Amino acid sequence: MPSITVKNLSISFPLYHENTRNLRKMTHLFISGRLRQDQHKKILVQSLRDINFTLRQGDKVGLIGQNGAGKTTLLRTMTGIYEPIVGHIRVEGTISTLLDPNAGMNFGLTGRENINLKCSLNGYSKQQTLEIAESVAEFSELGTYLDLPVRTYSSGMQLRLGFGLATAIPPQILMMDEWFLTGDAGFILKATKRIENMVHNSQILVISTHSAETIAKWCNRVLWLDQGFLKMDGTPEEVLPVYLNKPYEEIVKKD
Ligand SMILES: Nc1ncnc2c1ncn2[C@@H]1O[C@H](COP(=O)(O)OP(=O)(O)OP(=O)(O)O)[C@@H](O)[C@H]1O
Repeated sequence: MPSITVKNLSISFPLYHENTRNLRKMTHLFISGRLRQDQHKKILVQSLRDINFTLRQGDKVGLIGQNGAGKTTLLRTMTGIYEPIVGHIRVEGTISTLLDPNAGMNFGLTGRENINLKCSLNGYSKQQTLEIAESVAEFSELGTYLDLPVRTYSSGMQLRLGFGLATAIPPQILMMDEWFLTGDAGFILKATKRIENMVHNSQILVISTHSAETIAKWCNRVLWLDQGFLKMDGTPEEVLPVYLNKPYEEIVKKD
């Protein structure tokens, strides 16, 4: 059964900047713990601080918090992009990410070659690869462009290929950033349907979002990050009213 366990996780980034002298004067950031100095006097930004939670089958989680709260860092650490130095993460199950549509894309290869490459890296059979290629071709509407190098595509075409490929097979665990759902109106409509299919078929969902509507629609649990700390973990009905400071009925009310 898929699960994610996060224990005592802290993530910090070293700041390389000519103005670190000025940063050292920003005592409030040091007092709040957002910045700290290591033993080599290097300034570190504390992005996540002592995070603990477990996600199990059926958890559809909305990650919320102000800008800079640590949502993207947490998603990237759970997907293995960042390696934790303090604490650890254990992920059981197949994971798929909708974080960056171009992730893993080789721009020198054609769209079709990229599809075949991804399928072979994931160990899919010839038949599965053909089905995935068909589904991506249908979604992306790239036609003959699918046999041209990706570097010749417009950014919209790249988005359709990357998105179509990333959403071709529902994973056990789905991680996504809400800005994945940006693009022209026609694309969003098509993309939303495809994502909804993935969301419903995934066993664990984690979505970083600023939208209460998305949470009300897709999530049964909310993790609220605040300045790198996990401030609250509960159902949308419990967390959203505290986070937004208004009654839940008002938050989910349709105009
Ligand atoms: N590569 C990096 N180098 C230095 N600092 C970083 C890096 N990535 C993130 N940070 C810092 O870590 C903190 C958390 O950033 P993160 O992007 O995780 O926040 P977020 O909640 O996703 O914000 P947003 O809603 O604006 O996307 C911020 O203070 C940010 O400046």
